[in-house]
Amino acid sequence: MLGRVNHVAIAVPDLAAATAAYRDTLGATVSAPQALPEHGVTVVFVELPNTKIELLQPLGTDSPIAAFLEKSPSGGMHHICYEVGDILVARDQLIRGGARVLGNGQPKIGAHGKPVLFLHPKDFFGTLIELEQV
Ligand SMILES: CC[C@H](C(=O)O)C(=O)SCCNC(=O)CCNC(=O)[C@H](O)C(C)(C)COP(=O)(O)OP(=O)(O)OC[C@H]1O[C@@H](n2cnc3c(N)ncnc32)[C@H](O)[C@@H]1OP(=O)(O)O
Ligand SMILES: [Co+2]
Repeated sequence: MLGRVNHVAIAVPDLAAATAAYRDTLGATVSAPQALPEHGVTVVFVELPNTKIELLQPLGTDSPIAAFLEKSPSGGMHHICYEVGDILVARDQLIRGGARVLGNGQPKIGAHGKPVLFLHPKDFFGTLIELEQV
């Protein structure tokens, strides 16, 4: 089922400061900010040779990462995104296996313009998993 790691996400309180740290201190290439109101976040991607780092900050009043940042005000590792071939086949297989798919179970379009789903962190050892169809 699982393909490459598409990205590892870090929730941050200040996206501009995090962008500057990765760009200026770590010397990385960082994309322009993308506001994703339907997901309640603004994101940038740090380009790496073998994967990406997604830096994300809350957008709007009902962000799904607000509670996370309340618990970890300086930020922290938020989720890992694995690539899958057919996200509906993956979803149905996971549900049959007892995993909880977050939201209404229907994929939404993510930052890369591809369908994504999220799996509950409590089902995967305290790690929020995102699946992205490629
Ligand atoms: C799709 C666009 C973009 C992309 O890559 O293209 C993105 O990745 S957007 C990313 C932002 N969107 C999401 O994260 C959507 C899925 N997330 C959620 O639905 C919520 O964040 C949820 C349900 C995982 C947690 O929501 P909330 O924190 O409000 O609920 P609880 O406080 O009840 O948390 C339950 C339980 O889970 C623990 N938790 C929460 N977040 C995480 C996390 N990121 N990693 C690990 N564990 C997490 C939380 O501490 C609670 O644990 P407990 O022991 O019960 O206190
Ligand atoms: Co993501």
